[in-house]
Amino acid sequence: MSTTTTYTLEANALSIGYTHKNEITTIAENLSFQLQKGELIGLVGANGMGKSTLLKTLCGMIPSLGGVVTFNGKQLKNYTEQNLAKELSIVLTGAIPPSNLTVSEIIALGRQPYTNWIGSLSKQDKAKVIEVIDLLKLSSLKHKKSYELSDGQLQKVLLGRALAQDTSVIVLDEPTTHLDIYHKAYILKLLKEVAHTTQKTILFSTHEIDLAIQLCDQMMILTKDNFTVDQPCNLISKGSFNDLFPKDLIHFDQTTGSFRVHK
Ligand SMILES: Nc1ncnc2c1ncn2[C@@H]1O[C@H](COP(=O)(O)OP(=O)(O)OP(=O)(O)O)[C@@H](O)[C@H]1O
Repeated sequence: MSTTTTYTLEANALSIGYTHKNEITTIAENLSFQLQKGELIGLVGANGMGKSTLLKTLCGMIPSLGGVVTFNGKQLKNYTEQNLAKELSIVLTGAIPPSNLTVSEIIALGRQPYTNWIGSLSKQDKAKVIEVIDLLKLSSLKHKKSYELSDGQLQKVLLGRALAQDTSVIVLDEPTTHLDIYHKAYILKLLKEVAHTTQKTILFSTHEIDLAIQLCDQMMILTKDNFTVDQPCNLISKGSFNDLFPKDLIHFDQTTGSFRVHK
C-alpha cells in the first residue's frame, strides 16, 4: 500500500544474490537504507563485492532473495514496468544502444515512458531533449551516430537519456569508467548539481573513491561483512574506508581522504 514518505528510495532487510536451478547464492544480506530527494549517493566496494547486483536488484532487473524495496512510498513489486519507468532511470556500464541512432535520438529514447504508442515526441518531449543536450554540452555532437562517439562521449549520452527520462531516481552503474580524470570530475559534479537543483535522488556505483568522498552527500560502503551508509566525513571519522580492501598493499589516509600505497 502507498504511504506518504520523504524518502524516494528505501531498502529494508534486502538480501541480494542469484538463484540457479534452486541453488541460492547470497551475495549480501540485511541491507537497509533510506535515500532522500536531492541527494547524490556513491556506492563503493571492492571488485565482486556485489555493487552491480545491488543496483540491479533495486531496479527490479534481478529478483531480491528477501526484503523490500520501496520507491516513493510504493513497493517495487507493485509497480508496472511503465509506471516504474516514470520513477526510475537506469544507466548500466556497457549498455550500448543501436549504433545507427544519433545522439539526439538516443537521448529522445528517454522520453519513451511519456510518448504515445507510435513513440512520436510532443513539443514538451522535444524541449526536454534540447534542455538535456544543452546541460551536457552535447550540441556539437547531436547529429553524430553513436558509432562515431568515443567511449566517454557515449557515456555522457547515456546519462543524457536518463536525464531526459526525468525520473525522481536515477541509478548508474560505474558512470565514469571510460572517462579521464577531468571528465570523471565533470560528470560527478554534474550529477551532484542535477541532484541538488532538480531534487532527484542519484545513486551510482564507482571505484573513484577519492572523488566520491569529495562530491557525494552520502556514501554506501559494501564489504564482505558490513554495509554502511553515511555522509563521507562521518565514514572517514569512523574509519569505515579502512575495511574496504585487504591491508597488505594500500591504506586509507584519513588526513587526505584518499588511499596511499605502502612504500
Ligand atoms: N548472473 C550471475 N549469476 C551468478 N553470480 C553472479 C552473476 N553476476 C554476478 N555474479 C557474482 O556476484 C558477485 C558480485 O558481482 P557484482 O558484479 O555485483 O560485483 P561488483 O561489486 O559490481 O564488482 P565490480 O567492481 O568488479 O564490477 C560476484 O561474485 C559475481 O561473480
